[in-house]
Amino acid sequence: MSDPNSLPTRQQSLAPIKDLSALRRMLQDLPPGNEHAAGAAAAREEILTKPPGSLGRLEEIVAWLARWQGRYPPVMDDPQVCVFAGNHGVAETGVSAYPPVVTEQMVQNFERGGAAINQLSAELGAKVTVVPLELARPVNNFLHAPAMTEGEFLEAFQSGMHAVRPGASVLCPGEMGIGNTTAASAICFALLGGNPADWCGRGSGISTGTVERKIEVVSEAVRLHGNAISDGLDALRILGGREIAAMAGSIVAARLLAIPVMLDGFICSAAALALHCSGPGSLAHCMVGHSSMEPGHRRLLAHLGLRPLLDLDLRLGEGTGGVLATLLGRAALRCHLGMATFTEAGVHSGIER
Ligand SMILES: O=C(O)c1ccc[n+]([C@@H]2O[C@H](COP(=O)([O-])O)[C@@H](O)[C@H]2O)c1
Ligand SMILES: Cc1cc2nc[nH]c2cc1C
Repeated sequence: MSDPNSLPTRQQSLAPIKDLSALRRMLQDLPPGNEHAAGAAAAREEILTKPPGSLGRLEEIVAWLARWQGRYPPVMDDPQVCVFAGNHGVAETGVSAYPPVVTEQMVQNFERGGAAINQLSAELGAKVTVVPLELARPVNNFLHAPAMTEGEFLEAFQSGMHAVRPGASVLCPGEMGIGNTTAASAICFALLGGNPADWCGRGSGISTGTVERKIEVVSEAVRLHGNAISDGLDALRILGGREIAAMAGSIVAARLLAIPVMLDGFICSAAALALHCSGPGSLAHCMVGHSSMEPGHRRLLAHLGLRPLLDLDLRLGEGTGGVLATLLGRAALRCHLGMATFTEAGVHSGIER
């Protein structure tokens, strides 16, 4: 069993990040998981009253919790949901089915407890932290200028870091931002290439004609900025938004604080992709909650080599898919902690062991 006192401290994670180079260095030097704790979880799975491995990915979830919390047994008593909200200049090009004012209106809905994420979080017993990021000042339309300056980007990224509560058992990052599937598509096209149409879907429910416009916008964005993008953080700053940068910051802070992360849908995974492209290994503490209906999501997850836990045709965002998968995590941990061993139950442990 590892010593919880050896976990990273709050101070380490909250040290201000001076510039993009410092952040790039930080992504090369993230703490490893605790293999001892993961091994202890795997060892107990072997002696529980079931054929070895028969709880499938539930067993994987328990080992993941132990590895990245750095403790055995792992806990699930205090999950945190963070919903980051931001507005996008590119929304003025008519790429969403809704006006940007809906971002702010939904923030109020989150704060009053009226959104889907509030209900699912209540089911999980998780607190919802709502983080609106300068909604009255959308990031630049990336068809005219980089979405954010370096200063704006680092501020948003660090807002995401500071939102993470030390001691949370799992982090579920989520987002709200009218126009942000276009930003996520542009990030994916810039970093992974292929055809711009591969990365563009119906987002909040746009028509086929609007999808065509979205494809042109994404294609033009990468034509304009492609030369200025040399890694994931560049793509996040130039094509992303404050809520996408903040999600990335929350994922990094969670790693520093020994908190496993359950990723959500397409936009959340685009934030994760940017980290992966700037720091291979920086997503080792993440599982993917679900595969979104947004067609680029599956393609993106295949590139990351991450297999989603659920496939429920969700396309909402807010962290909903991550929270649903974390509910499965709670069920997995209950089995792990509550089941009898073969010896305790007096059950024959098999003739082919
Ligand atoms: O998480 C997803 O995979 C997802 C897929 C489609 C839409 N969304 C949500 O819809 C909003 C963006 O849609 P749009 O059409 O305005 O780009 C934003 O608030 C997201 O949370 C989220
Ligand atoms: C109403 C609404 C709720 C959302 N939640 C996340 N994205 C959203 C987009 C819309 C339009």
